[in-house]
Amino acid sequence: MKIDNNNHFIFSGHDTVELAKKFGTPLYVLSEDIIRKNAIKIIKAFEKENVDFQIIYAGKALLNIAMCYIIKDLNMGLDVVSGGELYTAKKASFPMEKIYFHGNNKSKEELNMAIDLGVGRIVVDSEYELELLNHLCIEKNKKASVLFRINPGIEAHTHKYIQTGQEDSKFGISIKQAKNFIEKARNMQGIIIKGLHCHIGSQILEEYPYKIAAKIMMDLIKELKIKYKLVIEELNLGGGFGIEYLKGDSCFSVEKIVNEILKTIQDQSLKYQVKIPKIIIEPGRYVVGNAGITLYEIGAIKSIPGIRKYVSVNGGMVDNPRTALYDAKYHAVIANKVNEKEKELVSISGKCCESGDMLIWDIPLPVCEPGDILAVLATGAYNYSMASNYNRIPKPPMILLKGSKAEIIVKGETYEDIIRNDKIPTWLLE
Ligand SMILES: Cc1ncc(COP(=O)(O)O)c(C=O)c1O
Ligand SMILES: N[C@@H](CCCC[NH3+])C(=O)O
Repeated sequence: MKIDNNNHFIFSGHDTVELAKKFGTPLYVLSEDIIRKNAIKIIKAFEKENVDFQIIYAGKALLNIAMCYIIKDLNMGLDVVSGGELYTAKKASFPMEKIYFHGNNKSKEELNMAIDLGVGRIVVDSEYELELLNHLCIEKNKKASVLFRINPGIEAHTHKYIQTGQEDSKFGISIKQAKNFIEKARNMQGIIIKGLHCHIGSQILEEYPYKIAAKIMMDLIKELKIKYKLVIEELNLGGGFGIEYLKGDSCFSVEKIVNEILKTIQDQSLKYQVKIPKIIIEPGRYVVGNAGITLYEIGAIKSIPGIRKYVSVNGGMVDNPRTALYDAKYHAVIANKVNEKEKELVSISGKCCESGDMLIWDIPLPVCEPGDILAVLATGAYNYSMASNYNRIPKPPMILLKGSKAEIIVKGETYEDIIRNDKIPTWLLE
């Protein structure tokens, strides 16, 4: 952790106390330099191996127009899961052929939008969607290039709510039904089968589940070749690479994981005599997670002797619902006292009318006082993208840092924004 002479916390070369003063709090702070470093780490890990590959950024982790520009500049693809994410990409002139459209219940309007815009791949999640997509394509006299999301039936060691590859899941086509499903799709006029997809979950810190998933998918690729002489050109193994939230969290080596996954695929391809498909992965959290922090101002402090000290900040579950939702753990520092000794164990609470509105339970910090700036670390992923207006609280602005530059990339909401779409029904005006 970097500290300047004023005892201030430095993030990506910037004094965070100065940032708070200049832009106000709460404030999402995002570092382009760190995003690029993370992305390049993954790209380099693949470049070292001799395979055809594509890295796709999972926009659900954090998407806005500036993010699309960075991802475009890095030559990565983009995974979108809704019309809103697709619209954002379009507005950022993101190359449509590099877009992968996911989702377990894409609407007719969203599929039409994807077909009309010419997105690169639609990742088909269900039989209902397959038929709908085929029908829409035939109507338009077009064809959609698709991957099938296969549920490999694997339980990854992560929070129950962010596991996605286990059999009992709303996502994907069960591995047991995959062959029949694909057989059906082969005969559809509007569908071009490009490949397979699976995603086993998020915040995964071990390579083992990826290796099993890769093996299961290669088995399926072999069976499809034998049974239908179908060649699978692309294998997308999803995202999920975990990051370090707390000091001492088990460390994740991208080089190691990429190497192990590819080794499994190479072994299977030799054994089964099938060509190695283009390998695609779609990390979100790994690209942006540690590239973001959130700055808050400390307000009310309540000490319950013998029980707990609550230190409230001017944000909370509205800008970061992960603690409330998944019991997520975060590290934080008092940005204006970063060199001071930890003196007390406190819990950081938000300002919503909700007991579960907590950001951190039990963290040792220097003495907290109203007006101090609290920096919560590693909030780049699934904070801004999952933020809400609960209690009609406006969403904070986001700034982007690059080198010594700092600019707003998402304006903070105002009270006017909060009421903008409200309407009074005619009968209440009579
Ligand atoms: C299909 C799919 N791809 C990619 C991701 C990105 O995951 P992560 O941010 O954990 O890398 C997710 C989220 O879990 C997902 O559902
Ligand atoms: N939103 C989750 C990750 C889920 C990713 C999408 N399948 C989180 O904050 O950890």
